[in-house]
Amino acid sequence: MLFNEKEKTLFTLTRDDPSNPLASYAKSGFELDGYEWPSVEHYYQAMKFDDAEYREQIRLAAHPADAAKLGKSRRHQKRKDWKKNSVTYMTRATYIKARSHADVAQMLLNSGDMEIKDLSQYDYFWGSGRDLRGENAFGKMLMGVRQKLRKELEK
Ligand SMILES: Nc1nc(O)c(N)c(N[C@@H]2O[C@H](COP(=O)(O)O)[C@@H](O)[C@H]2O)n1
Repeated sequence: MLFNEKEKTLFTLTRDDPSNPLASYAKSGFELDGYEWPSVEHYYQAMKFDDAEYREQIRLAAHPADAAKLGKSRRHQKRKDWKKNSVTYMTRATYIKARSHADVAQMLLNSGDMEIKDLSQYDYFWGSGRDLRGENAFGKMLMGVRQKLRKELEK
């Protein structure tokens, strides 16, 4: 059946689902750049700013959603090179999280060659948007990290 075939080739999630270990909102802490980060989202949002004090405020946010809110502040200037580097920071944090949590790495590896799609309806960059025509940058990033983990296992 076509429906079943599709199920086997597509792995879906939303970036802001704290219950999914692969989401950036998952509370799986890791150490990076000399600090402990409670989630990928905390790290990603903090890296938007040069202001060390504000970064620290974001790092200490109680929930990934609070970190995301602080990251959207218009009262603090974002780094000028942010858009150019945002995917790199999301990738770096996700990779380190996977290397720090065997269950997260395993979950990603268990997705095999499935296409990974972030189904966030209101995000046409990280997600797929309402019409599924979004860039799915989060899903693509996860597939890239999966590839890297797989290569490391082959060594
Ligand atoms: N087009 C585009 N390029 C990037 O590199 C981005 N990071 C985004 N982000 C979009 O804007 C929303 C808030 O920005 P952050 O991702 O938190 O920097 C985000 O939800 C994306 O829709 N867009």
